[in-house]
Amino acid sequence: MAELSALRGGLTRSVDAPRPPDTLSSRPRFTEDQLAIRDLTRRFVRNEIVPHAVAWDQAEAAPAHIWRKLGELGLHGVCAPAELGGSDMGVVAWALVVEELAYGDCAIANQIGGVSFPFVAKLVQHGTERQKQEFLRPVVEGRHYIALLLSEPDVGSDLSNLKTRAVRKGDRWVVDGHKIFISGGSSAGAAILLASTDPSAGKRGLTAFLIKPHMPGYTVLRREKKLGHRIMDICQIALEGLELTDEDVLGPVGDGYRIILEGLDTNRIGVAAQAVGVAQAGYDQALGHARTRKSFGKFLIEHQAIGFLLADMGTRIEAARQLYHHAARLKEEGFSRVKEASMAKLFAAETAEFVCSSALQIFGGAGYLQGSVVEKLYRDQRVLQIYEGTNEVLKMIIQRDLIANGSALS
Ligand SMILES: CC(C)(COP(=O)(O)OP(=O)(O)OC[C@H]1O[C@@H](n2cnc3c(N)ncnc32)[C@H](O)[C@@H]1OP(=O)(O)O)[C@@H](O)C(=O)NCCC(=O)NCCSC(=O)CCS(=O)O
Repeated sequence: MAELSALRGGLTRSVDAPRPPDTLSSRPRFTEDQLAIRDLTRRFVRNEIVPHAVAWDQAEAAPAHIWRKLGELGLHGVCAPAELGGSDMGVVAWALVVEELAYGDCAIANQIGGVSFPFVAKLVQHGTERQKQEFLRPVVEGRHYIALLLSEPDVGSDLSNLKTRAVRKGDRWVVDGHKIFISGGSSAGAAILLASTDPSAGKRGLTAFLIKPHMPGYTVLRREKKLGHRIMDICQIALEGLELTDEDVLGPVGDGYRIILEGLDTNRIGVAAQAVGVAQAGYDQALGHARTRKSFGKFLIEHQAIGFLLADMGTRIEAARQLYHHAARLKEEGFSRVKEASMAKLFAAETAEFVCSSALQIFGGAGYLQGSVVEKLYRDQRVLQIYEGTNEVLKMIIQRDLIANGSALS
């Protein structure tokens, strides 16, 4: 009885509580620190990235000071511990930062947030003291970022079948292989490489290494031309006689596949946040246009076809945002919920495509022209359904979880 009246008291309080002045999604259960870093990132992005993003895309480069300023704001070290210069704010804060960055430019969000942050966490978890000082500190301080050398010409989704070999020669590991689709392949200051150290052991014969791009044996074969993310160097890399030592091994020999999959799991939450950021940018563009552009004597938004489309766009963005918030919270609370991260990325990436395509439709011909914001957003979002796990891989992971655990609620 006492419990029931306590519950009633709780219910009454929550019903009587003042309505939040902002939109639903801006007032969920965040700490003051999480909101502060989100708002700091938002101000920076709206002032210093949004006004220039289309021009940088056309020039296929962002100015160096942007990367430096992101470092000065501490955005590289959100997940890193204080003793290494980070702010140790956790996965939720990191994901909020990624969404804000993607609102300005998805490639920046992917480079700063998508690739580096979770691997900072990997380094914290598995790195030796030397590795943390040598590889982690410069990332946290914004002096460089990390590339991931995973995919190969014959192996993308089926990662465990990779062909790159690290062969033991005396006290060295000698690496030979070919890696493709490497974001930051020519500009990153450090990289995590996955290679086979024991082909007979399959998945359990894969090892993660920390390497420095531009060391002898690391050659950038070419910078790819691509649909979106044009400011980023996405490269093909040849590894020929690259020499590493035991000190460069990340985690135990033979444990690389698990370490990488665990990292990708976290990265997928980041990609979901990227998708929500891009979708929000497309939505804001479309809404602004629909409220100011007239056709047939009234504003576009007053036409039911457009108003309903915007309603659908906003609803899906909100749902995608809640999914990634949920996945990030589970991760932060120590539940490695692969299914929730996969669902968040799958749904959010499909939402980004729907929203950006709809935004372009609302702009009509003007949205199809090079130099329009929605044209860039439409191109940038497409890869979200491919990198860090294709939609098909994510469905496979979700299906496996459903087979193993049924429809257990998280
Ligand atoms: C398709 C896959 C999901 C297939 O995975 P597997 O069937 O080969 O893996 P398992 O046998 O299930 O697992 C192996 C091993 O790892 C452990 N594991 C698996 N997942 C996790 C996790 N999330 N956290 C912790 N541990 C995990 C699992 O328990 C097993 O351990 P034991 O053997 O039991 O000890 C997988 O291959 C996959 O996800 N493929 C997609 C790869 C991908 O996303 N590639 C993209 C590359 S990166 C990129 O695109 C960006 C590039 S950038 O921008 O430069």
